[in-house]
Parts: sequence; C-alpha cells; structure tokens
Amino acid sequence: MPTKTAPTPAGAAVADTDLAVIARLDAAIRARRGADPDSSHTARLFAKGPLKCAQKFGEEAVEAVIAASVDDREELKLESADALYHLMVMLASRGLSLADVARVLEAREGVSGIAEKASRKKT
Ligand SMILES: N=c1c2ncn([C@@H]3O[C@H](COP(=O)(O)OP(=O)(O)OP(=O)(O)O)[C@@H](O)[C@H]3O)c2ncn1[C@@H]1O[C@H](COP(=O)(O)O)[C@@H](O)[C@H]1O
Repeated sequence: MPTKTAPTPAGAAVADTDLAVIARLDAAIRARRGADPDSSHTARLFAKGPLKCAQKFGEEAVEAVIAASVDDREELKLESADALYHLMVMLASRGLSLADVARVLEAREGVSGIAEKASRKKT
C-alpha cells in the first residue's frame, strides 16, 4: 500500500503525488482485465462491455454535475472521483487510456480556446 498524501487545501495546484495516484489507478484498472467479476468492480464492468462502461461514466458524471449545481463541495469531490475512475474504465474498455487523452491536451497546449473556435467558424 502506498503512503497516503497529507491533506491539501481545497483547490490546491495538482502535484506529482496527485498524478502518481492516477498512474496507480491506471495500473490497477489494467490489472483487472480478465479478473474475476465476483471480486472486482472493474472486472465486472469490463465483463459487461463498453456500453455498460459508458453508461456508468455518464451516470457518475451527471451526479458530479448535480453536486456542482447545488454547490456541495464534499459531494462534488466524491462524485468527481467516481466519474474519473469510470472515465478511465470507459477509455480502457475501448482500448484507450488517459495517456491518449493527455496527448490530445498536449497538442492543444498554447492554443487559445477562443481563437480555435473562431478558426473553426471560418472553415
Ligand atoms: N476508484 C475506484 C472506484 N470508485 C468507485 N468505485 C465503485 O464504483 C461503484 C459505483 O457504485 P454504483 O452503485 O453506482 O454502481 P453499481 O454497484 O455497479 O450498481 P449498478 O449501477 O449496476 O446498479 C461502487 O461499487 C464503487 O465502489 C470504484 N471501484 C474501484 N476503484 C479503484 O479500482 C481499484 C480496483 O477495484 P476492483 O476492480 O473492485 O478490485 C480499487 O482498488 C480502487 O483503487
């Protein structure tokens, strides 16, 4: 078991220790491929297929949206964790990972969203 990171103030900048948690979760999700669905929630989702994985992500994302809408920050943290985990499972069910998403974000770095949208309208 990794050592737990000390609590950080709300809204703190994302640190390497936070990214390490994501990397460990990624490894855990990968390790559940072909595991026993009776003992693993991830394996159960994989066994049900990509459509179920997508549905679960949608449900958890909506729950996060509701928490944000009513300004319940504790619930927002919990639901966002559920949504992030289920996003990663959904990506894995289609042979992708957050590394693929990171490459997309990397390609967009330095490109203003406003300028990009304006360039789309011209074409
Ligand atoms: N981060 C998570 C995580 N977040 C949420 N969940 C589970 O997601 C489920 C969501 O519950 P719901 O009632 O919404 O869904 P459900 O039980 O499928 O019910 P239905 O929608 O099917 O009716 C709960 O069982 C949560 O425990 C998670 N399950 C696992 N992980 C991580 O994945 C690792 C591997 O887990 P297993 O695959 O279970 O070994 C764990 O060590 C954790 O690090």
